[in-house]
Amino acid sequence: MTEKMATVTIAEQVATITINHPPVNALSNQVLQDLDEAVAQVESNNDVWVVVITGAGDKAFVAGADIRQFPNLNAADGEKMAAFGQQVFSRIEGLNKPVLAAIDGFALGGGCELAMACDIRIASAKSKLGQPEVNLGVLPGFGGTQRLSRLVGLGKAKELIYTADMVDAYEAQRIGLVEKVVEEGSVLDAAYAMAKKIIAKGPLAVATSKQAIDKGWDLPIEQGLALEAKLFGELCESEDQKEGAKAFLEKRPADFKRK
Ligand SMILES: C/C=C/C(=O)SCCNC(=O)CCNC(=O)[C@H](O)C(C)(C)COP(=O)(O)OP(=O)(O)OC[C@H]1O[C@@H](n2cnc3c(N)ncnc32)[C@H](O)[C@@H]1OP(=O)(O)O
Repeated sequence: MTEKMATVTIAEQVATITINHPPVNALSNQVLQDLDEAVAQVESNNDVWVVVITGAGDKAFVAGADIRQFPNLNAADGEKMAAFGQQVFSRIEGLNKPVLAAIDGFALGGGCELAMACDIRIASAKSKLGQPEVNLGVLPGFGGTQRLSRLVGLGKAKELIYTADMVDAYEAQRIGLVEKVVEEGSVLDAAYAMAKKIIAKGPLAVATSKQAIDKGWDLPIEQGLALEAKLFGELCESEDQKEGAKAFLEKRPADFKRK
């Protein structure tokens, strides 16, 4: 049995998906298959309330799709590869729980696209992010042309994609591509600290907030507000909502059950 290049470890309601494909965790078709299986594992596990995705080693989070696959690609294979990567990343984006990208090193091309499919990006100070696909005569194919502008705006997205420039972690934070920058070597600690904070909150409420934000993002405001009100009503029927209110009134921490 070949070693999986995306593995899952779970501790205290936090699942960590680690991509391990030395030297730079490049996303070959096999790595994407393994990543898809890892996502399926955490998707169906109700005891997982937060997911952290990271790359093994300290050189790269993920330095892109596996360029060694490129010389043999024809149009059909290229489209199939792009579509599969998009499918895996959209599955991550659609997870009914928060997903934190813990970036230590290069997050380039498909690696930056993977990070953008996560909800929140935490990067070590040495990290560099970018979409350098035009260096290779292609364009970002795992969602980068669609997600980058949603985070950094149209002009900056076009600048980064047209120039293939990398940005360091602080510049990435300044433009909205990364939410938090931490010292080298502490990115996983920072991700777990944020995960711990989130799992102390109502897990259904957090998952539903993600749904409202993501689904409402490109709706007309009236439809987004209607969705928010509907989801608020649904949460009022949950055991967690009763427990949350009761715990506040009894001045004690809530014991949420994701129900
Ligand atoms: C739909 C999605 C499309 C895409 O994602 S297209 C790919 C987008 N990504 C890139 O274009 C990044 C390409 N890589 C680089 O620019 C550089 O590398 C780095 C900045 C990441 C690191 O540079 P340095 O520190 O000088 O190392 P090094 O010698 O270039 O690379 C170390 C080894 O890693 C291999 N490698 C790097 N990136 C990839 C990749 N994306 N796919 C496959 N292999 C890669 C190299 O070839 C080399 O290998 P060896 O030591 O055997 O010569």
